[in-house]
Amino acid sequence: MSASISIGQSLLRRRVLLHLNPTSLSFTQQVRTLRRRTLASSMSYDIQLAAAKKAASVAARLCQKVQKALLQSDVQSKSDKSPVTVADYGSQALISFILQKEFPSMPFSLVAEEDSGDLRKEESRETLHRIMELVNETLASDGTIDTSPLSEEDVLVAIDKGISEGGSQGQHWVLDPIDGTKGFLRGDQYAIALALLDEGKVVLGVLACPNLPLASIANNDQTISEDKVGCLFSAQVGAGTYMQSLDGSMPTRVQVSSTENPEEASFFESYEAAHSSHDLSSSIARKLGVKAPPVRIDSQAKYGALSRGDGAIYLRFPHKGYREKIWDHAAGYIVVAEAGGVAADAAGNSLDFSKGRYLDLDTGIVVTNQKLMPALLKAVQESINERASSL
Ligand SMILES: Nc1ncnc2c1ncn2[C@@H]1O[C@H](COP(=O)(O)O)[C@@H](OP(=O)(O)O)[C@H]1O
Ligand SMILES: [Mg+2]
Repeated sequence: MSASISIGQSLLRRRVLLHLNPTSLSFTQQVRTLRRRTLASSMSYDIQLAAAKKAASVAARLCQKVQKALLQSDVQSKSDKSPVTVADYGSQALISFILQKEFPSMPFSLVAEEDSGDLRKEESRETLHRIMELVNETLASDGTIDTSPLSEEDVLVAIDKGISEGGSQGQHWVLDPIDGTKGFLRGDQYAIALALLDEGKVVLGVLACPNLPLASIANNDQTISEDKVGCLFSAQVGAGTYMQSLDGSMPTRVQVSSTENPEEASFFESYEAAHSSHDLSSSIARKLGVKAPPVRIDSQAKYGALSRGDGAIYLRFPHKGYREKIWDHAAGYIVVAEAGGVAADAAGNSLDFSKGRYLDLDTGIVVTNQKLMPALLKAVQESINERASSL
């Protein structure tokens, strides 16, 4: 038997000891019963949350290593896509591998951004080799995951587990291995975003944000300050949202801003104007009476920052024809919801993650606290109508 035990096994062992009935079932039988009860009751996802935090933190280390090498390299241009490719695939392979290892006897379904199609091509041989090396180096330096080194084929297989279609039945992990690839390449914000769907609902989410300062970024711009960086947000349905440093501080509970006054509310939006209409959000902010300039950062780090009250509003209005994917919002959605916020589409409908790999949306996503939402939706509709009549 292996010397190390997984988070799932150790938490279950603790629970079994707490609930131990000395007269009846064996340890293994009790583990099975508890596991079934845990899943069926939908009351607690502690075990899955612990595994998700571990997987995202390990993947963050791989991404940090690649980004550091990218920024220090004199040779590699920042517009070169290869570092992000290596980090994207490496992050997805690691998270897929770790989750399967944590829950070896459970069905595994993963809805994730990457697949191995390009990596299997002849011209990708070196890239694949580099990914395998990075994955193995990261696993070895972590030291808590009991495994022999992965082969290139193991890496490809782990990546390809991400092809699930998700849906409204059963459990599905949802992963963006690097959200904010453009920010990653610039040396700015990005996130590793992992969530779990159970019967179509997001029940837990984790956002690892390696470049997000632990201190508030309210009214800050995109540049990374000298403050300590590296945040891990985690949320479980009905249990709140917590933040800790990626290098392992105690988690502290966070709450969204409680302001009811739009004049005090600053808002987040994409750094990339191609991802979200900055004109529309500025019109909405004007109507609401928001005074502060927009805070533009990449990735679901926006949801994390909002969940701890750095700003009060997040506006996202993709240009016509773009379809949002569930991995771009699932983790962020629950991180904000469990911190007391609410995310909706532009018509005020709640986000539905049960329809497969895409979100079915009415123009755009708005996120804020419960009190500000009605005024925000009014300003959104007015601005959208004005834009339509001016076309
Ligand atoms: N034209 C577009 N409109 C809206 N979103 C887009 C887009 N092109 C890419 N995206 C999405 O925007 C995400 C980044 O979000 P943000 O703008 O908040 O930084 C990208 O995630 P990836 O970086 O994982 O591909 C991608 O899914
Ligand atoms: Mg993304």
